[in-house]
Amino acid sequence: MCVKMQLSSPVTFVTGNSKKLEEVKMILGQTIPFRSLKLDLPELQGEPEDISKEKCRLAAKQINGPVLVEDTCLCFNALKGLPGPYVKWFLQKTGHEGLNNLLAAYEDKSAYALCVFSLALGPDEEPVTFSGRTEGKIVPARGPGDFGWDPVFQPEGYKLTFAEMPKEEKNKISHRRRALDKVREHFYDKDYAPPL
Ligand SMILES: O=c1[nH]c(=O)c2ncn([C@@H]3O[C@H](COP(=O)(O)OP(=O)(O)OP(=O)(O)O)[C@@H](O)[C@H]3O)c2[nH]1
Ligand SMILES: [Mg+2]
Repeated sequence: MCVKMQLSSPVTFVTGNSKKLEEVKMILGQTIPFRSLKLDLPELQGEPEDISKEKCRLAAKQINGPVLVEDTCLCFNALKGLPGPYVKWFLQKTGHEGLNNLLAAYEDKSAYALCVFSLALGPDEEPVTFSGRTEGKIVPARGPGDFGWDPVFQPEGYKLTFAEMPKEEKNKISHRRRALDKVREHFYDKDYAPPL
């Protein structure tokens, strides 16, 4: 007989970023039992998967239960993937114009957005990762500036930047959506029993 693994509590999505949380809520809806906690966890330097996994380990220790975290990168092909996981600091210090200026010396303006979710069912569990990627290019800022680098990222095959698109459109094709489809699939495959 196959015994389902039971979640000790709903999965806590830990992030310090309210815009991420908004999108995660819109994309996941009621599909997995989750709640959120606003915590700005310290981040390792290195490869996106390792950063996300380490953030997850820290979160699982703090929550002492199932946690989900994500780390988002904006990677410029001309710069071999940089600024990548460090885009937050480039954006904070140099703004949208600074991100464009990083590519001024290159013809190739192509870029991709990458989201790596990590899930751990508890502090002693090894995190599992789920990645989603959306290709595009870096353009001078267009559209509302309420979420990160959305105004300078124009996804491939679209005339609008992420910021100019209605949220529902972004959420159909975004790095975050693609990664969360895999998270959802994982929950479907594992068929965890809901918390009591
Ligand atoms: O325009 C955007 N569209 C997006 O879809 C998106 N997702 C993340 N970001 C930004 O990229 C950096 C990632 O850094 P990041 O993953 O460490 O996030 P964070 O520190 O804000 O939150 P968290 O680590 O507590 O979850 C931060 O500046 C985020 O604001 C985005 N910007
Ligand atoms: Mg962060």
